[in-house]
Amino acid sequence: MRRFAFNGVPCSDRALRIGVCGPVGTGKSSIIALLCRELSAPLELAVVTNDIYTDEDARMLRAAGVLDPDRIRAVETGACPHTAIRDDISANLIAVEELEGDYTGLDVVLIESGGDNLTATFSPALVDVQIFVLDIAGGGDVARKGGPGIERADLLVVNKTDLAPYVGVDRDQMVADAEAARSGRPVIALSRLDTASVAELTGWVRHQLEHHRSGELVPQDPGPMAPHSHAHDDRVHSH
Ligand SMILES: Nc1nc2c(ncn2[C@@H]2O[C@H](COP(=O)(O)OP(=O)(O)OP(=O)(O)O)[C@@H](O)[C@H]2O)c(=O)[nH]1
Repeated sequence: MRRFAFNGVPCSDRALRIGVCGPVGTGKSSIIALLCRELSAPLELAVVTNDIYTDEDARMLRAAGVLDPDRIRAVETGACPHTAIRDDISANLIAVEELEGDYTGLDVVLIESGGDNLTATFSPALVDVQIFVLDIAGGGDVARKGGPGIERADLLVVNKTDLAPYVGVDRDQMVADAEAARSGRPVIALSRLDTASVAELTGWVRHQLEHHRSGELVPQDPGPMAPHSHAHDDRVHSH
């Protein structure tokens, strides 16, 4: 079913909005820089970053020279990052819509969440698809810990795989654990040093854009919290 914005324009006519979230330091800004480097020639891109008290990530991306600096806008959330990507998305929506107004013909807007914990996910009212990022150096067991992003984000990236031998993590086992948690949803084992994995990531973005342009992409909400049970009762439920 085709989706329409409030002004009656089909959503598939505007840019594809991709959210990137995950714990602090997992490599979200680096992934956005990578995507800008790889895709800004064939595609029209823009970026919105979120930081709690600064515009540090936006400044880092502008300094990296991966995109026209005016196409990189910062939202200072002033509160826990998930509030601005899930609970009150207005500041982010305004930033995205301003970019779409300033640059007609944008193909993709990348929205980077501030680093948060395993429960953070984007509202499907803000993004069309979302990527959850884990750091292999954060421990091989993290993929098994679950949570809405790990289990149900549109894409899970197990990042910095080049570091696996140095931190004693079994990369293949961590990817297998992630795949087991995700019921067939895609997982990419990524390192910016591994060109094949970078091509896999850019291929995924291109595929999402085609799906969006066809009008068939319907945003899926990973949910604010994974279904779980408490010790005193064995009924699985979610909040
Ligand atoms: N070895 C290695 N390091 C990486 C890779 N990707 C990112 N890093 C490093 O990981 C660190 C954190 O990367 P960022 O991109 O700043 O992470 P972030 O998730 O945006 O961080 P916050 O915005 O603070 O949450 C930096 O020192 C990056 O250089 C990778 O593929 N391999």
